[in-house]
Amino acid sequence: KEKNLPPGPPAYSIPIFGHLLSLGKHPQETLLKWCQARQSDIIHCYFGQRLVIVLNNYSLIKQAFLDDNYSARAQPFIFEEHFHGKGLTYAEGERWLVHRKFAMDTLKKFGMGKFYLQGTILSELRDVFQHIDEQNSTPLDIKALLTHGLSNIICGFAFGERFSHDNQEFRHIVGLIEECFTLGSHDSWITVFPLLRFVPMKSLRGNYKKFSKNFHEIFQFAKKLVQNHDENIEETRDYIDEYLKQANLDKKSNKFDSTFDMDQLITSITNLFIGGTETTSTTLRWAFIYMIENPKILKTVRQEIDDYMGDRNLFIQMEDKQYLPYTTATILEIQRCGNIATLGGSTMHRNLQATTLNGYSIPANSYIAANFYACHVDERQFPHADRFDPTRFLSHDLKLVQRTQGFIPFSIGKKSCPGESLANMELFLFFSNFIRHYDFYVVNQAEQINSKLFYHTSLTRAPFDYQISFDRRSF
Ligand code: HEM
Repeated sequence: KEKNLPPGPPAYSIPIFGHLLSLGKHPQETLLKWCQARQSDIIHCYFGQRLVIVLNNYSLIKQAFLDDNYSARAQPFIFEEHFHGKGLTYAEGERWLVHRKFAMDTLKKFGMGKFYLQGTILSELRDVFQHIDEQNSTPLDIKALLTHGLSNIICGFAFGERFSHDNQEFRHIVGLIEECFTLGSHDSWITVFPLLRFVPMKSLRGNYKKFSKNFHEIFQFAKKLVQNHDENIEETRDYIDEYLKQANLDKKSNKFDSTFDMDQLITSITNLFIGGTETTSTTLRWAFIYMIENPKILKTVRQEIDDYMGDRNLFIQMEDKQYLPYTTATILEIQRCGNIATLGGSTMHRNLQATTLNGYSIPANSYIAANFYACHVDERQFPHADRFDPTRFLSHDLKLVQRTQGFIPFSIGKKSCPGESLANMELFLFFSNFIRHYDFYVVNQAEQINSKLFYHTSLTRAPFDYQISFDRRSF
């Protein structure tokens, strides 16, 4: 027992399991309740034998995540086994610093955060619209279409190619990624007792086999595309070319400590590929739900867009964003309420050395769970947090978008999401153009779809699958 830990939770710790079995289906909500019960924004609990420090407000998360000591990643067994501490998400120390910088520089070089990238995004959107039009208003599950289109944008960066919606192999890979997000869970018993994976009973083994098989196939796919690249190419076209060029330079200069090896490349690409697809697609699926649930807000967004676009039958572009403050604020509110980042997957950190936070001791190698959900429903930052209200992100005259302190869907600090500017562009272009070009409605499931109940928590907090119909608007 460590001394001077933050308060413990109101739930009992069971030997070996710790508090895992009390976390329930939505750990982010349980942890918030535990903090409220202890009247403390910081508490400790145990996931199995592992000490977890839960941070439940913005200022604590900021304090911790701006400190390099907290920049290591929690390494649940299931991820450790596949990523081996390589890539971007699960790498640490010097390796992570070097490759994170390389990734940021390379993504920027190929357009991330720059307006010219919108051509690629809009051409994917055009393809998605074409498939929707072919459905002739028949209800469809938009998830696969969105994830496919958004994956293609990452594929352009990473592999220098895109895959048509008819490409069966790519559809299969995208399906595996989607599945991983529903299979993987923070509280899978395997993360606590890795030996359970050898047990024949599925109830104990959980989704381990399926999860592993999916990861393996995704890695093989990335590997195949890497092999199609030539390391001696002069002009680099994508992430892989750029990486092979750097690896070559290191080799020629006999850089003995170079970490630019094949495994690192494939793992980084897989991290970008997995990190950059389901996340944005899930946010957009939340967007439709919030718009259907809040028709007055949908009407205001559409009015703003229609007034601005007039009868121009064109795609809305990034240049138009500054004239669409209500639309932009609505996207932020969708992110705040949708709260897709949970405690599973890549969001838990680890502190390298023993330290103190808020006057409490934090032993070395604790898992640090930043509860983004708690930040986004914190009444101190977001009054009437349970209301869907885009105006909270607008100035008094409703003309300017203002980011509220405490709004951190992409996290904060050096480990924060490297895809933030890409995701922001994708969200704006997809959302605004969907509102402009389509009416949409849910027929059979309309009564079930209540944003406060209709979701599950695994690697992300995502709505359940639903069928939605689209009708083209005419101008
Ligand atoms: C709406 C979309 C997205 C959301 C809400 C989101 C959110 C997050 C969050 C919360 C983290 C964890 C940060 C931390 O540990 O402190 C993260 C990490 C990460 N994200 Fe995103 N993300 C999104 C889109 C993307 C995109 C488009 C890409 C690819 C370009 C991407 C790639 C990654 C990677 C590679 C990491 C791990 C970074 C590291 O550990 O150094 N994400 N993201």
